[in-house]
Amino acid sequence: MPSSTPVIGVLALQGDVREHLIALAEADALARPVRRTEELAEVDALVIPGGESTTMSKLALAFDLMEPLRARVAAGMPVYGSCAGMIMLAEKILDGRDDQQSVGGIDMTVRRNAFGRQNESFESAIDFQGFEGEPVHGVFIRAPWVESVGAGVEVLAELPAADGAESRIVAVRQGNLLATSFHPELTGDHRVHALFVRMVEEALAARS
Ligand SMILES: NC(=O)CC[C@H](N)C(=O)O
Repeated sequence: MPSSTPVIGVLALQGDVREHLIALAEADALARPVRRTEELAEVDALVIPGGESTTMSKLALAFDLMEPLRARVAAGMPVYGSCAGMIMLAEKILDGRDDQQSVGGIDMTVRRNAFGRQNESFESAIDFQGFEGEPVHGVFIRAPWVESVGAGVEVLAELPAADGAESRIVAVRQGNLLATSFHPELTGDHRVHALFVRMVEEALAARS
């Protein structure tokens, strides 16, 4: 399976699949949609896009993808989740639907639709750990925040405290898993995707 240019799938059950395929291509990865277990088996890594995590959960179960996804994560496949994809990578979901399941893998608790009704969609400059130059332009759309993380989770970005509100964790990494509350695939700034491609290359190099 490993090749010199990593093949990165985008989970294409629901959500902004196309935008991630474009962002990955612009970050010099080979990207393709993944809908079936056979397609999952053929990729080196996966992006879980933004969208609606309750629907994604339902479709992953209906298409018998949930267990194969968990097995690949347990085997060390690199995965990047944005927004709904972050929720899919969380071990614990607050304000989820009762029957909602996640793939899990990151030792964190996320709260769905956490920023409240007045603030359903907003944009904010985000300092992202390790990035040179301009802050990341964070686009938040009915976004989750990370309520708490376990000891093995690295916090990569926080939304600064403002208007009496606390600062909130909005980007994390644990091993080969990366997640952001916001949507870098919508901005044309592909530094987060480039970081993920580097993580994938390092994971493949470590395995060979
Ligand atoms: N933009 C998004 O991905 C929104 C996430 C959505 N609110 C959910 O719970 O899945």
